[in-house]
Amino acid sequence: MKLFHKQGTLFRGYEPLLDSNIDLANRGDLYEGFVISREELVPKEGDDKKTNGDTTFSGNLWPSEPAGFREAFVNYYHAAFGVGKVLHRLFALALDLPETYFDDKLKRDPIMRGLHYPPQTGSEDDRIVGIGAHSDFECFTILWQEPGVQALQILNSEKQWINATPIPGTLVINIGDLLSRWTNDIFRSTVHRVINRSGVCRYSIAQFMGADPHVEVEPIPSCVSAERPARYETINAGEHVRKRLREMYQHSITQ
Ligand SMILES: O=C(O)CCC(=O)C(=O)O
Ligand SMILES: [Fe+2]
Repeated sequence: MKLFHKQGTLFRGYEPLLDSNIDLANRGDLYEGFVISREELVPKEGDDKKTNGDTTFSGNLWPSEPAGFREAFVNYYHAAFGVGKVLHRLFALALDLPETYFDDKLKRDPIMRGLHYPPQTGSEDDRIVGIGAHSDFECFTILWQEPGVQALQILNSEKQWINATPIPGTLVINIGDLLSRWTNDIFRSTVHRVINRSGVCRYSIAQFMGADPHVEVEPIPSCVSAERPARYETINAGEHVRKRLREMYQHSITQ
């Protein structure tokens, strides 16, 4: 398959149904996805000659149809990234840090994926859901979900699943594990899952705002105190994300 996302090392392109299994208590995730990273709508001269180490190299795989598919994905990518940059600054201000604190630690080419969840018709205990319970790997996720179709659920602090009902004109922001570690759990990553028993297809788009792969993530000193000692060791952002991606794609029933 020309667009299959596992043919390269970057996991770009098409993810078939049941290709991942993010919750090891399950058997597979019932979504298909299309994954891209940063790319300019009109490539600058020489972009195609650059290597993976250079963030302007996209490595994206595109289908020849439908018309406008690439434009729609790339335009949305840049718009969502603009939201992400603003949110990073708001997170810094909320932590009483200089507003530019995260600017040089930000991953400039986050991954984005469009997701399609067919309606689930199997038995409730067949351990296949849209996407199993997990927290996101990176800093935070900007999630657009299709209005009118209830499927996303969030685990609250009482360990109950609550519906994240889509509200037209809004985005869901999910805190991820790297921001939990950075803030020593002042901002906690949210466990969530998707179960689409709505009877119709459901679509969503997730952009995973992250830390630059070279950044060492450790609790920010101002988030550590005698009452809140450091809860996490230092990890390298790139290694952490690569490890979690490997785990997610290694344990599905299609492997
Ligand atoms: O489709 C959704 O609402 C959530 C997707 C998700 O959790 C993910 O891609 O990590
Ligand atoms: Fe997620």
